[in-house]
Amino acid sequence: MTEIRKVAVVAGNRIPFARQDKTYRHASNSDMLTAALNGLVDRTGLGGQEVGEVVAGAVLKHARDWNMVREVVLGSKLAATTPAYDIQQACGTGLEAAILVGNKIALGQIDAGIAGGVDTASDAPIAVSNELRNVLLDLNRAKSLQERLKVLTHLRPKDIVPEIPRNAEPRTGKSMGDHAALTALEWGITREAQDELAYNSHINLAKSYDRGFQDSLITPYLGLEKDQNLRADTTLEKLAKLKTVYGKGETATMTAGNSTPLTDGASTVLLSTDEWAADHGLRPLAYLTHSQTAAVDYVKGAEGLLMAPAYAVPRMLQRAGLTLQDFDYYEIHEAFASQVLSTLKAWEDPIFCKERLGLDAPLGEVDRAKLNVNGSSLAAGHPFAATGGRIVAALAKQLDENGGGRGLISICAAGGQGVVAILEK
Ligand SMILES: CC(=O)CC(=O)SCCNC(=O)CCNC(=O)[C@H](O)C(C)(C)COP(=O)(O)OP(=O)(O)OC[C@H]1O[C@@H](n2cnc3c(N)ncnc32)[C@H](O)[C@@H]1OP(=O)(O)O
Repeated sequence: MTEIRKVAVVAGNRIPFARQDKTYRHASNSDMLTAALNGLVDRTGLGGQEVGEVVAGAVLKHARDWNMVREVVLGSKLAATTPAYDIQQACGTGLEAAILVGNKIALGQIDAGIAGGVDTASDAPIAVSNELRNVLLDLNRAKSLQERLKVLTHLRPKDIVPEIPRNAEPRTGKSMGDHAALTALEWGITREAQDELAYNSHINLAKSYDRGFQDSLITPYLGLEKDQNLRADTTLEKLAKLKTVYGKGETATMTAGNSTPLTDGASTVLLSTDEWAADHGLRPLAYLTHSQTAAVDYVKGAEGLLMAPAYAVPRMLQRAGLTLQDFDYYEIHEAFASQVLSTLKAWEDPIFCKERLGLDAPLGEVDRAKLNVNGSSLAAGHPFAATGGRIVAALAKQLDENGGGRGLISICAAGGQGVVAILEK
């Protein structure tokens, strides 16, 4: 039986996140992930070397990118003999990739691996209709000009209209924002509270740049040195003036300022055993010690789409023998300010904790001074699959800088899923 080994987070590297259709307008997922990966290789001196595996993914991917991560590795500074593959768990992809790599390290299957994620909202895949697809496939099968012409007679003008991807849940047709607005209403989350969370995200991210915290986490790309969405000059007054974009009438509270913007970007994280790190002249920043996933039935309306982390965290805490207050840092992905606040309120609510989580007492409050201390997705932006890597690397560095401690990561994902984890130093 293999002994379970400690999983160290050794380094992280990402490119600055860009607003949709701005600096990375012409960069593909592969371009961006390669840039993030090469930055990590340079930062850790791994040029020409092999690591156990590279595991990464993208939420929005072109059909031609069926083997994207392996292709990225082949075009990177890593040895071409490094195995690599794609995974996808919506916005949980980057964290799930780190968990997968970590589990293989823990089980002794690999000694080191790189997890990552990338997404472009600027270069989204455009699909063709099933009818056009069938005609194109039949054309390819046709053996003569006559057969080809016959196939073409089946094509109707409406069949050639392309299918542009929508930021919507396939089973409800509602956007993530519309779903979050319903949850915000259910939990009575105010506009002021959402704007305050958004404001803190920008201020905290700006401060982290000012104190050089991001220097060892980011490699400039295409001339961009900082996250393009960061608005260091934002104020509560400016946020309060923005018009609502989700929800209805008087009850609408969600704006472009307290929702994540559509974003392009990529991130990577290096994980390994202590021994591997030492052999490569590197040192652990923190350890990945626990993880958990959960899913909720949002389709029948039993729970809000983005509320799965509210279920995953207590399950993980129970297995880890910890309480919600046993953390020095909380990294709760800010898909929308209202979704973070709904989750926090649920954990404080005795009825939710008893009836939905089956707990005797509420999980209680999270100390807001420990929440997203270096900013999160509202300020940095949210290139879906890249968010997990951004958070893991930043939290590991924060724990290292702190000289120890424990951090909670919570990420909500499309499809009513949640991926959560604990880092410790
Ligand atoms: C996917 C998963 O698995 C799980 C998840 O994470 S769910 C989350 C998924 N992400 C999303 O759904 C993304 C949602 N976001 C969007 O679709 C769009 O960003 C949005 C509809 C919310 C806004 O789009 P938009 O209107 O084009 O935004 P944008 O033009 O940037 O901003 C509108 C205005 O607000 C202003 N603004 C935005 N943030 C501001 C701030 N912090 N301070 C001051 N002003 C701000 C902008 O300057 C702009 O003002 P002007 O009109 O005067 O130029």
